[in-house]
Amino acid sequence: MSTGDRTSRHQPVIIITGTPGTGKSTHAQLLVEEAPIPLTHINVGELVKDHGLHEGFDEEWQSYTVDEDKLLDELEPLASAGGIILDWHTCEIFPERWADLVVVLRCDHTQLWDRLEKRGYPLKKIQENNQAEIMDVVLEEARSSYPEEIVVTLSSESMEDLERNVAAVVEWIKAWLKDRERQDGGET
Ligand SMILES: Nc1ncnc2c1ncn2[C@@H]1O[C@H](COP(=O)(O)OP(=O)(O)O)[C@@H](O)[C@H]1O
Repeated sequence: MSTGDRTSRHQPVIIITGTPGTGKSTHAQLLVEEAPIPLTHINVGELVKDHGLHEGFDEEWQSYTVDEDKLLDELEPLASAGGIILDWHTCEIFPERWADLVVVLRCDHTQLWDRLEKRGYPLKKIQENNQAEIMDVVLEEARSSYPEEIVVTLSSESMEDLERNVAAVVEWIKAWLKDRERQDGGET
C-alpha cells in the first residue's frame, strides 16, 4: 500500500473545486463548522501565495504561476493524514489516490459574472472564467481525473443550495466514517 493511499486514511480528503466565484470557500467554511469531525480547510490559492509555492506573479492574469512540484510536496503529508478540504479552482494536479470525494460547484454564468465583478477582477479575467463555466471546463477536468463515482456536481446559486450541499456532504462524511470503521473492524 503506498503512502497516502485512500485505504490508509482514517479521515477523508474532500476536494471542492469549481470556477472562481462558484462558492468553494463559502462551502468549505460552512462544512468545517458542520462536519462531524475536525476538518482543515486548505485554500490552495492562499497557500501558494503565503508559502511562496510559485514562480512569480503574472500581472496580465493577476495570478500566481504555481510551482506544482512545490505545491504537491507541501500537500502530500496533509493528504496522507486526511481530514482536509482542498479548495481550488482546478483539481487535475491532485493525484487520484488523494481524493475521496470531489465536489464540483456550478453557478449560472450571469450570476457568476456579477460575483466576479464585485470581487474586482479585471474584465479579461471575468470573461475567461465566465467562458470556462459555460464550457464545463472544471467539471470535465474532474471527470477525466477521478473515478466517476466520487465526482459530484452541485449547484451553488442560493443560500438554500449552500445549506443543502453542505448537509449532503456532512451525510457523506458520516457514511464514509462508518464504512471505514467497518473495514478496520474487518481487518483485525
Ligand atoms: N450558494 C451561494 N449562494 C449565494 N451566494 C454565494 C453562494 N456561494 C457563494 N456565494 C457568494 O459568491 C461569492 C464568491 O464565493 P466564494 O466562496 O468566495 O467563491 P470561490 O471560493 O469559489 O471563489 C461570495 O460573495 C459568496 O458570498
